[in-house]
Amino acid sequence: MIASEEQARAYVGSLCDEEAMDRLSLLVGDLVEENQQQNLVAKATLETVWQRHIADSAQLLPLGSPTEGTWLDLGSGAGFPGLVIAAMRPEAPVVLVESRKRRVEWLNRALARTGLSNCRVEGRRLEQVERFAAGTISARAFAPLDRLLSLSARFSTGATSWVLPKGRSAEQEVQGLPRAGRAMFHVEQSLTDPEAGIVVGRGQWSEKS
Ligand SMILES: C[S@@+](CC[C@H](N)C(=O)[O-])C[C@H]1O[C@@H](n2cnc3c(N)ncnc32)[C@H](O)[C@@H]1O
Repeated sequence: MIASEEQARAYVGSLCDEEAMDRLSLLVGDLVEENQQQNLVAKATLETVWQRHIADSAQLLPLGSPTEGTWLDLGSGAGFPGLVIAAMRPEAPVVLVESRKRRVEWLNRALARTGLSNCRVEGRRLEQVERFAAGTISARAFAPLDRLLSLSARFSTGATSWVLPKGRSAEQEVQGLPRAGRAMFHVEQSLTDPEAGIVVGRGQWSEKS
């Protein structure tokens, strides 16, 4: 379990190169500043920002398929987890979907600051985003699992990986799916919170799943 800022940095560093760590450090500095202007993340979480946000996002990288198609992050907010994935894998295409204007502006500024050209922001509601086939779909604190799957099903194919941090409710939310859906997903232990789970799966979601 990652239990300190030092461990969080070391863990993230084990998954990416030094340039990526520099980009993430830049993002952390900017996030702390921007959080004084708008409520991007809970203020208290900034004291452990590497644990609560950076490592919490980075742990999705080995569970997803960043080299297979576009990584789609739903409701990115301050950029978690999608912006962290884009910063760690600058060659992998990432799409961040976020509907709130000021958050979209922050995300675009963060991309410009870090010089990331692999990532674009869809500044609108997910329901209005034109369909494309996603290699990985991630979403943290976006919507209950059944609604999340309904909203994003049209972006999934048989080869799509799903990586969905779900906190304490992970197992319960999977059990609440129809039987075929339950078979598609399992829960991985979060490395940043002993009580949290990550819903992981592969395949195309349809309402008949
Ligand atoms: C609770 S925040 C989580 C942000 C980020 N994923 C995180 O974990 O820090 C949920 C975000 O999803 C966005 N959102 C909610 N519904 C959306 C939709 N239908 N389309 C696009 N963005 C949406 C909200 O504006 C908000 O920024």
